[in-house]
Amino acid sequence: MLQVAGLRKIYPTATGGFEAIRNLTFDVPAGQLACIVGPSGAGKTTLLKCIAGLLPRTEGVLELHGKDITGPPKTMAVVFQEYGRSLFPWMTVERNVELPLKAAGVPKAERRARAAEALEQVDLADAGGKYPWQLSGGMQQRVAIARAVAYRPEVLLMDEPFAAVDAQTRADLEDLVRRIWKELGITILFVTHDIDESVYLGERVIVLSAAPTVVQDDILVDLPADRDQLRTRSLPRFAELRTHVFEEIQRAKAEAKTGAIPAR
Ligand SMILES: Nc1ncnc2c1ncn2[C@@H]1O[C@H](COP(=O)(O)OP(=O)(O)OP(=O)(O)O)[C@@H](O)[C@H]1O
Repeated sequence: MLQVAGLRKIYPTATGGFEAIRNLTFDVPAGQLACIVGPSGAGKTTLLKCIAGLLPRTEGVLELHGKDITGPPKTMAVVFQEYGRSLFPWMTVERNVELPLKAAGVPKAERRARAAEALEQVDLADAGGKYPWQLSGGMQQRVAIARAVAYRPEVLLMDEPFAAVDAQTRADLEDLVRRIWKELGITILFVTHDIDESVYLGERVIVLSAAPTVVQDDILVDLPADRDQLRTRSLPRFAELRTHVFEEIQRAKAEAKTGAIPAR
């Protein structure tokens, strides 16, 4: 459904350009939950911004259902790390959730109904009348997720959405993403720097090399579909997979230092 082929991104700089992404090629089938990990500065955010149509690529193919992505696709939604900056403080939670629907021309009554349903899905049914600043960080991020869910996207891009919340809240939000993914049957691309999170959440983990970035490894997460914070994380297979991803990231960092080009 989503095709990335030979993607290259060079940022223009005063000294002639910085090659953030050299050559990325992968497909994401409909309905998959794929995680993207890589060393800091690998180009994960750059990749998501290119896929979201927010940043022009330098070279390569970016297609959704075989159609070139030239601007933000109508069927995509993005959740960023900085929930504090993505919600408008002067609007109630309900209005924040409705905002993209308003922009899309959805009639008022339907907007209200979809916002209420989405807030219920993230267990915030009673918070619609509050303002973002009256909520905890984890609750604000749930509002950002509700806003994406209310929009009913086909593809949801998430860029380190839980980096700024505490560990317990993070675990709850991970389970929330898995639940929403299953209930809605959407495709999710989830960027994280947390190796355990990538294995716990994903059906697949794409490991990026250090910049200039290529796909270093592409791992199928063959864990049971019903994940549980305690049981899944204590499975021997979970430990094997996290060790594998960890080693790949260490290799990416080491190769960046020696200047070696990764095998894939
Ligand atoms: N506007 C820009 N101009 C020039 N270089 C940039 C720009 N934005 C990002 N970069 C560089 O591109 C590389 C990739 O950045 P990006 O933010 O995509 O990485 P990342 O993998 O998301 O990093 P992190 O894990 O630290 O969030 C980095 O070296 C960064 O400094």
